[in-house]
Amino acid sequence: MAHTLGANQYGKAECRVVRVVRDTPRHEIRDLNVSTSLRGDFAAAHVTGDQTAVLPTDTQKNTAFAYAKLHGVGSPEDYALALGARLLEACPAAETAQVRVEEYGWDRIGDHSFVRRGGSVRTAVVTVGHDGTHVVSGITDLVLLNSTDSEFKGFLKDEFTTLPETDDRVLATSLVARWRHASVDGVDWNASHEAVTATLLRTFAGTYTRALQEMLYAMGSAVLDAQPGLAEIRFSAPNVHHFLVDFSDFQVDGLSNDGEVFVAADRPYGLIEAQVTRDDAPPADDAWLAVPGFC
Ligand SMILES: O=c1[nH]c(=O)c2[nH]c(=O)[nH]c2[nH]1
Repeated sequence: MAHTLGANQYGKAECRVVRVVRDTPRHEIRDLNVSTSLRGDFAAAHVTGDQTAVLPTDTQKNTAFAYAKLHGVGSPEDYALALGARLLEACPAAETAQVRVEEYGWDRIGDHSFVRRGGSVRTAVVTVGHDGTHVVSGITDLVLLNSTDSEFKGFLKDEFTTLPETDDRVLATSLVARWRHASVDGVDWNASHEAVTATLLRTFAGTYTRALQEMLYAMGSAVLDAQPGLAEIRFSAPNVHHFLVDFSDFQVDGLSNDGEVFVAADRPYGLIEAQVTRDDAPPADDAWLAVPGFC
Protein backbone atom coordinates (compact mmCIF):
# COMPACT_ATOMS: atom_id res chain seq x y z
CA MET A 1 0.00 0.00 0.00
CA ALA A 2 1.29 3.46 -0.87
CA HIS A 3 2.10 5.74 1.98
CA THR A 4 4.00 8.90 2.64
CA LEU A 5 5.89 10.18 5.63
CA GLY A 6 4.01 13.09 7.12
CA ALA A 7 4.97 15.79 9.57
CA ASN A 8 7.88 14.90 11.80
CA GLN A 9 10.20 16.54 14.24
CA TYR A 10 12.66 15.32 16.81
CA GLY A 11 14.69 16.60 19.71
CA LYS A 12 15.42 16.18 23.39
CA ALA A 13 12.60 16.74 25.84
CA GLU A 14 12.83 18.08 29.37
CA CYS A 15 16.49 18.82 29.94
CA ARG A 16 16.55 20.01 33.54
CA VAL A 17 19.13 22.76 33.23
CA VAL A 18 20.15 24.51 36.44
CA ARG A 19 22.54 27.44 36.02
CA VAL A 20 24.32 28.87 39.04
CA VAL A 21 26.09 32.21 38.68
CA ARG A 22 28.72 32.23 41.38
CA ASP A 23 31.07 35.04 40.40
CA THR A 24 30.43 36.64 43.80
CA PRO A 25 29.42 35.08 47.14
CA ARG A 26 25.84 36.14 46.38
CA HIS A 27 24.86 33.40 43.94
CA GLU A 28 22.07 33.59 41.35
CA ILE A 29 20.19 30.60 40.00
CA ARG A 30 18.06 29.95 36.95
CA ASP A 31 16.17 26.68 36.82
CA LEU A 32 14.85 25.55 33.45
CA ASN A 33 13.11 22.66 31.80
CA VAL A 34 14.29 22.81 28.18
CA SER A 35 12.95 20.89 25.20
CA THR A 36 14.22 21.12 21.63
CA SER A 37 12.74 20.04 18.31
CA LEU A 38 14.25 20.11 14.84
CA ARG A 39 11.98 20.13 11.81
CA GLY A 40 13.11 19.89 8.22
CA ASP A 41 14.16 17.29 5.72
CA PHE A 42 14.64 14.20 7.83
CA ALA A 43 12.83 11.83 5.49
CA ALA A 44 15.89 9.61 4.93
CA ALA A 45 16.25 8.95 8.65
CA HIS A 46 12.74 7.54 8.68
CA VAL A 47 12.40 5.92 5.26
CA THR A 48 15.83 4.45 4.47
CA GLY A 49 17.41 4.58 7.91
CA ASP A 50 20.17 6.94 6.78
CA GLN A 51 21.09 9.16 9.76
CA THR A 52 23.55 11.41 7.89
CA ALA A 53 21.43 14.51 8.40
CA VAL A 54 20.48 13.80 11.99
CA LEU A 55 22.02 15.89 14.77
CA PRO A 56 21.53 13.48 17.69
CA THR A 57 19.13 14.41 20.43
CA ASP A 58 22.03 13.73 22.76
CA THR A 59 23.97 16.53 21.06
CA GLN A 60 20.95 18.82 21.34
CA LYS A 61 20.86 18.08 25.08
CA ASN A 62 24.60 18.76 25.44
CA THR A 63 24.18 22.04 23.57
CA ALA A 64 21.33 23.05 25.87
CA PHE A 65 23.61 22.56 28.89
CA ALA A 66 26.66 24.14 27.26
CA TYR A 67 24.67 27.22 26.22
CA ALA A 68 23.56 27.77 29.80
CA LYS A 69 27.25 28.50 30.39
CA LEU A 70 28.36 29.92 27.04
CA HIS A 71 25.40 32.23 26.55
CA GLY A 72 24.00 32.31 30.08
CA VAL A 73 20.37 32.53 31.08
CA GLY A 74 19.48 36.20 31.27
CA SER A 75 15.92 35.25 30.40
CA PRO A 76 14.31 32.09 29.03
CA GLU A 77 13.60 33.89 25.75
CA ASP A 78 17.14 35.15 25.30
CA TYR A 79 18.63 31.73 26.12
CA ALA A 80 16.17 29.94 23.83
CA LEU A 81 16.89 32.33 20.95
CA ALA A 82 20.62 31.62 21.24
CA LEU A 83 20.15 27.86 21.57
CA GLY A 84 17.68 27.73 18.68
CA ALA A 85 20.04 29.68 16.40
CA ARG A 86 22.90 27.36 17.29
CA LEU A 87 20.89 24.19 16.65
CA LEU A 88 19.68 25.52 13.30
CA GLU A 89 23.23 26.34 12.30
CA ALA A 90 24.56 22.97 13.46
CA CYS A 91 22.01 20.95 11.51
CA PRO A 92 21.80 21.92 7.81
CA ALA A 93 18.77 19.71 7.14
CA ALA A 94 16.71 21.61 9.70
CA GLU A 95 14.36 24.33 8.58
CA THR A 96 13.36 25.31 12.08
CA ALA A 97 14.67 24.66 15.54
CA GLN A 98 12.10 25.10 18.28
CA VAL A 99 13.17 25.53 21.89
CA ARG A 100 10.50 25.32 24.58
CA VAL A 101 11.41 26.49 28.05
CA GLU A 102 9.67 26.29 31.39
CA GLU A 103 11.30 28.28 34.15
CA TYR A 104 10.82 27.51 37.84
CA GLY A 105 11.04 30.61 40.00
CA TRP A 106 13.07 30.72 43.21
CA ASP A 107 13.00 33.26 46.03
CA ARG A 108 16.17 34.14 47.83
CA ILE A 109 16.55 33.13 51.49
CA GLY A 110 20.32 33.67 51.74
CA ASP A 111 23.40 34.48 49.70
CA HIS A 112 23.41 31.00 48.20
CA SER A 113 20.07 29.67 49.42
CA PHE A 114 16.73 29.63 47.68
CA VAL A 115 13.14 28.44 48.18
CA ARG A 116 11.03 27.49 45.20
CA ARG A 117 8.27 29.98 44.59
CA GLY A 118 4.72 29.19 45.52
CA GLY A 119 4.66 25.43 45.89
CA SER A 120 4.44 24.56 49.54
CA VAL A 121 1.33 23.23 51.26
CA ARG A 122 0.47 23.69 54.93
CA THR A 123 -0.90 20.59 56.69
CA ALA A 124 -2.61 19.79 59.99
CA VAL A 125 -3.55 16.41 61.44
CA VAL A 126 -5.72 16.59 64.55
CA THR A 127 -6.60 13.53 66.60
CA VAL A 128 -9.32 14.12 69.17
CA GLY A 129 -9.66 11.36 71.78
CA HIS A 130 -11.39 10.84 75.12
CA ASP A 131 -8.00 10.79 76.85
CA GLY A 132 -6.38 13.64 74.99
CA THR A 133 -6.05 15.61 71.80
CA HIS A 134 -3.06 15.79 69.51
CA VAL A 135 -2.16 18.32 66.85
CA VAL A 136 0.49 17.61 64.23
CA SER A 137 1.16 20.65 62.06
CA GLY A 138 3.32 20.55 58.98
CA ILE A 139 4.42 21.63 55.57
CA THR A 140 4.92 19.63 52.39
CA ASP A 141 6.60 20.41 49.07
CA LEU A 142 8.88 23.01 50.59
CA VAL A 143 11.55 23.00 47.88
CA LEU A 144 14.90 24.31 49.11
CA LEU A 145 18.29 24.67 47.46
CA ASN A 146 21.75 25.61 48.67
CA SER A 147 24.14 26.27 45.80
CA THR A 148 27.18 25.77 48.06
CA ASP A 149 28.12 25.04 51.70
CA SER A 150 27.26 21.37 51.25
CA GLU A 151 29.65 18.44 51.05
CA PHE A 152 29.40 14.67 51.01
CA LYS A 153 32.60 12.76 51.63
CA GLY A 154 34.20 10.26 53.96
CA PHE A 155 31.38 7.80 53.39
CA LEU A 156 31.59 4.03 53.51
CA LYS A 157 32.80 2.49 50.23
CA ASP A 158 32.53 -1.00 48.81
CA GLU A 159 33.08 -2.60 45.40
CA PHE A 160 29.89 -1.00 44.03
CA THR A 161 30.68 2.54 45.16
CA THR A 162 31.38 4.94 42.30
CA LEU A 163 30.15 8.21 43.79
CA PRO A 164 32.99 10.73 43.87
CA GLU A 165 33.57 12.56 47.12
CA THR A 166 32.74 16.23 47.00
CA ASP A 167 33.29 19.19 49.26
CA ASP A 168 31.14 21.57 47.24
CA ARG A 169 27.83 20.48 45.80
CA VAL A 170 24.27 21.66 45.35
CA LEU A 171 21.99 20.47 48.15
CA ALA A 172 18.31 20.46 47.25
CA THR A 173 15.23 18.86 48.70
CA SER A 174 11.47 18.93 48.54
CA LEU A 175 10.89 18.85 52.24
CA VAL A 176 8.02 17.32 54.16
CA ALA A 177 8.12 18.35 57.81
CA ARG A 178 5.52 17.62 60.46
CA TRP A 179 5.72 18.68 64.08
CA ARG A 180 3.68 17.57 67.08
CA HIS A 181 2.53 20.09 69.64
CA ALA A 182 3.04 19.06 73.28
CA SER A 183 -0.20 20.76 74.23
CA VAL A 184 -3.14 22.20 72.33
CA ASP A 185 -4.12 24.84 74.88
CA GLY A 186 -3.70 28.50 73.99
CA VAL A 187 -1.62 27.93 70.87
CA ASP A 188 -1.71 30.60 68.15
CA TRP A 189 -1.62 28.09 65.32
CA ASN A 190 -0.93 30.60 62.56
CA ALA A 191 1.89 32.31 64.44
CA SER A 192 3.35 28.95 65.42
CA HIS A 193 3.31 27.67 61.84
CA GLU A 194 4.90 30.85 60.56
CA ALA A 195 7.62 30.70 63.22
CA VAL A 196 8.49 27.05 62.54
CA THR A 197 8.62 27.66 58.80
CA ALA A 198 10.85 30.69 59.31
CA THR A 199 13.21 28.65 61.51
CA LEU A 200 13.36 25.88 58.90
CA LEU A 201 14.27 28.38 56.18
CA ARG A 202 16.75 30.28 58.32
CA THR A 203 18.50 27.09 59.39
CA PHE A 204 18.62 25.67 55.88
CA ALA A 205 20.12 28.92 54.59
CA GLY A 206 22.57 29.37 57.43
CA THR A 207 24.01 25.90 57.98
CA TYR A 208 27.06 24.33 56.34
CA THR A 209 26.31 20.61 56.12
CA ARG A 210 28.20 17.42 55.40
CA ALA A 211 25.04 15.52 54.44
CA LEU A 212 21.32 16.03 54.18
CA GLN A 213 21.13 13.95 57.35
CA GLU A 214 23.07 16.64 59.21
CA MET A 215 20.78 19.32 57.76
CA LEU A 216 17.65 17.56 59.00
CA TYR A 217 19.04 17.21 62.51
CA ALA A 218 20.12 20.88 62.49
CA MET A 219 16.68 22.01 61.34
CA GLY A 220 14.92 19.79 63.87
CA SER A 221 17.11 20.96 66.73
CA ALA A 222 16.65 24.62 65.79
CA VAL A 223 12.86 24.24 65.67
CA LEU A 224 12.65 22.49 69.06
CA ASP A 225 15.02 25.05 70.61
CA ALA A 226 12.93 27.96 69.32
CA GLN A 227 9.51 26.44 70.05
CA PRO A 228 9.20 25.11 73.61
CA GLY A 229 5.61 24.04 72.90
CA LEU A 230 6.66 21.40 70.40
CA ALA A 231 7.28 17.79 71.37
CA GLU A 232 8.88 16.50 68.20
CA ILE A 233 9.41 17.10 64.49
CA ARG A 234 9.69 14.56 61.71
CA PHE A 235 11.20 15.02 58.27
CA SER A 236 11.03 13.24 54.96
CA ALA A 237 13.52 14.76 52.55
CA PRO A 238 14.24 13.55 49.04
CA ASN A 239 17.78 14.40 48.01
CA VAL A 240 17.06 16.10 44.68
CA HIS A 241 20.37 15.32 43.03
CA HIS A 242 22.02 18.05 40.98
CA PHE A 243 24.81 16.50 38.92
CA LEU A 244 27.56 18.70 37.53
CA VAL A 245 27.42 18.45 33.75
CA ASP A 246 30.70 17.17 32.35
CA PHE A 247 31.90 19.59 29.66
CA SER A 248 35.36 18.01 29.36
CA ASP A 249 34.58 16.00 26.20
CA PHE A 250 33.11 18.97 24.29
CA GLN A 251 35.38 20.33 21.55
CA VAL A 252 34.98 23.92 22.74
CA ASP A 253 38.07 25.84 23.83
CA GLY A 254 37.96 27.24 27.34
CA LEU A 255 34.59 25.74 28.24
CA SER A 256 34.74 24.79 31.90
CA ASN A 257 32.11 23.97 34.46
CA ASP A 258 33.13 25.27 37.85
CA GLY A 259 29.96 24.44 39.72
CA GLU A 260 27.85 26.48 37.32
CA VAL A 261 25.71 24.12 35.23
CA PHE A 262 23.87 21.16 36.71
CA VAL A 263 21.36 18.60 35.57
CA ALA A 264 18.57 18.26 38.11
CA ALA A 265 17.65 14.58 38.20
CA ASP A 266 14.19 13.51 39.24
CA ARG A 267 14.67 9.76 39.76
CA PRO A 268 16.06 7.92 41.53
CA TYR A 269 16.58 10.11 44.56
CA GLY A 270 18.02 9.60 47.99
CA LEU A 271 15.30 9.67 50.62
CA ILE A 272 16.50 10.89 53.98
CA GLU A 273 14.09 10.71 56.90
CA ALA A 274 14.59 11.58 60.54
CA GLN A 275 12.77 12.47 63.72
CA VAL A 276 14.00 14.83 66.42
CA THR A 277 12.18 14.53 69.74
CA ARG A 278 12.42 16.58 72.89
CA ASP A 279 13.68 14.37 75.73
CA ASP A 280 10.70 15.12 77.97
CA ALA A 281 8.10 14.97 75.20
CA PRO A 282 4.69 13.67 76.20
CA PRO A 283 3.73 10.38 74.52
CA ALA A 284 2.49 10.58 70.95
CA ASP A 285 -0.28 8.00 71.47
CA ASP A 286 -1.91 7.68 68.05
CA ALA A 287 -1.09 11.23 66.87
CA TRP A 288 0.87 9.83 63.90
CA LEU A 289 -1.53 7.05 63.02
CA ALA A 290 -2.12 7.00 59.26
CA VAL A 291 0.14 10.00 58.64
CA PRO A 292 1.95 8.83 55.51
CA GLY A 293 5.49 9.22 54.36
CA PHE A 294 7.66 8.86 57.44
CA CYS A 295 10.01 6.28 58.83
O1 LIG B 1 23.43 13.99 51.90
C1 LIG B 1 23.58 12.85 51.44
N1 LIG B 1 23.35 11.76 52.22
C2 LIG B 1 23.51 10.49 51.77
O2 LIG B 1 23.29 9.49 52.51
C3 LIG B 1 23.92 10.31 50.44
N2 LIG B 1 24.15 9.23 49.68
C4 LIG B 1 24.52 9.67 48.46
O3 LIG B 1 24.80 8.92 47.49
N3 LIG B 1 24.53 11.03 48.42
C5 LIG B 1 24.16 11.46 49.64
N4 LIG B 1 23.99 12.70 50.15
